[in-house]
Amino acid sequence: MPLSATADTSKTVKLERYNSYLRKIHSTKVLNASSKVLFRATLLVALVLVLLFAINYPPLSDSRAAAAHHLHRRSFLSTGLFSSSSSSSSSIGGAAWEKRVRQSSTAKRPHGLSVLVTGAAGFVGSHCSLALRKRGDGVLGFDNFNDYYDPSLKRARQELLEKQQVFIVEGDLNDGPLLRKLFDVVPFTHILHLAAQAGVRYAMKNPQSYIASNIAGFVNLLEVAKAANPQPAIVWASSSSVYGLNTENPFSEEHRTDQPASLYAATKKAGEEIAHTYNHIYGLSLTGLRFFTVYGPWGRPDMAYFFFTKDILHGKSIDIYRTQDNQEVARDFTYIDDIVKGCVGALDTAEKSTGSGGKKRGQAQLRVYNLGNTSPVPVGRLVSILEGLLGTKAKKHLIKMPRNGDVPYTHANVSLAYKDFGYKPTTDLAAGLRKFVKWYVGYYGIQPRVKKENFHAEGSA
Ligand SMILES: O=C(O)[C@H]1O[C@H](OP(=O)(O)OP(=O)(O)OC[C@H]2O[C@@H](n3ccc(=O)[nH]c3=O)[C@H](O)[C@@H]2O)[C@H](O)[C@@H](O)[C@@H]1O
Repeated sequence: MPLSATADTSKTVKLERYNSYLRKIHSTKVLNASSKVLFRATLLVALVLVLLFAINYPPLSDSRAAAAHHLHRRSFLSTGLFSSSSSSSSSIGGAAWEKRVRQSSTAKRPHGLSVLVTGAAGFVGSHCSLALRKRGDGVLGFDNFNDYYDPSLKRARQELLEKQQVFIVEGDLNDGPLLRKLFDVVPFTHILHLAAQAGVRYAMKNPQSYIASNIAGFVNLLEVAKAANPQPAIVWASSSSVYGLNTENPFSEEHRTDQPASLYAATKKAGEEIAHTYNHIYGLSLTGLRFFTVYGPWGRPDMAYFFFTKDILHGKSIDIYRTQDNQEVARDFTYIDDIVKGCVGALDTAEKSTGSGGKKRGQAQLRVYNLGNTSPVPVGRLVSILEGLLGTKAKKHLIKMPRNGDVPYTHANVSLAYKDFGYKPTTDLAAGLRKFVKWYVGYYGIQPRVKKENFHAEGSA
């Protein structure tokens, strides 16, 4: 814009402001007398209203006031900054909220399950919720939308679920009253407990978050479940990391799990022991699933395959770990759809809990299963596959694996899961990564030197 035009505009604006100031003074004088009368009348009406309100609404007792505050705080959270269209219309505890909770949890097929999915806005949680909903089960999500990784990805998953009428209640596992409220409203048949503080290496940065979610949060959930009537059957996410320094291969459920290499692994192992206790004392049916490095579309940005993709596309160098004796590090990478089938299989074969209202009435089922792919792949090979799919060479930086909780190698024996619920992984790493990359470039709107035909060979993700 030319300079003279700016000067002219600012002069006009100043003149306008001055005129409006004069008009204001004039009108104030005229209105002064009448506004006094208006003010007195308003005061009188306000006094009458306060009196009427005091007669109809006596003061709240302390506990009611606290409850109201609690609900208000929560409803504020759920209608706050990140509110989605759905949460804003039904604050926690209100009639509209209860209706949504009930609708979401009600099965649409005869004898369908009613499942509370914790961590429903997470990677595995969102996929499982959609799969359960698709076959007509009732699904209520639960998630605290924390910012361990970009919460906008969790919000995008939430939108996906809402399109399928799956409602996610925003709350924390450690919020006992909120969880109890959910069980007051819905007689859940199952809990699929996937909410957790994930990530092996982050445990050195923020150890307390692992205790808060994976131990305190899990115990809180079990406390609520054991007291519920009926008690739900619980299927929950343990981890391949519980094998820690185990050297027997492939990892089988009978192998040692008392040598965790990270605090993360230790909290998952603790979860397995805690599960034993609640099964033993209260008759809760509990199934732990040891997931092996799950990957795929809508995955977790903190995992190597995800941030390698990002860094390769941005031309940033990536660290590829090697063991202390300079061997390749390998993982039994498992594709998300296989994991979903495993979770659903575990839910379908979970027996009912035997207790009710906090009392055990008989022996209940207690199970642990490996859910892996049964074919470990070196991290270097993972990177080559990504390079091929992205049409870009990675800047590889080979380094010794830092002593940060990582283990050199994982390999699942899944024969137990196969025997009990037909678990059979069918997606190899190349096929799974193709689906991941296709999703990634679409989701982030990237136009790199990606060979489009790379993605169409195997159908859509
Ligand atoms: O299976 C499991 O139990 C665990 O799988 C993953 O943990 P991890 O296998 O360590 O997965 P990534 O963090 O994605 O690492 C994959 C591989 O890449 C390697 N890596 C990681 C980061 C890096 O910069 N460079 C690198 O070579 C790791 O050593 C590992 O072998 C998840 O992050 C855990 O939450 C989960 O419980």
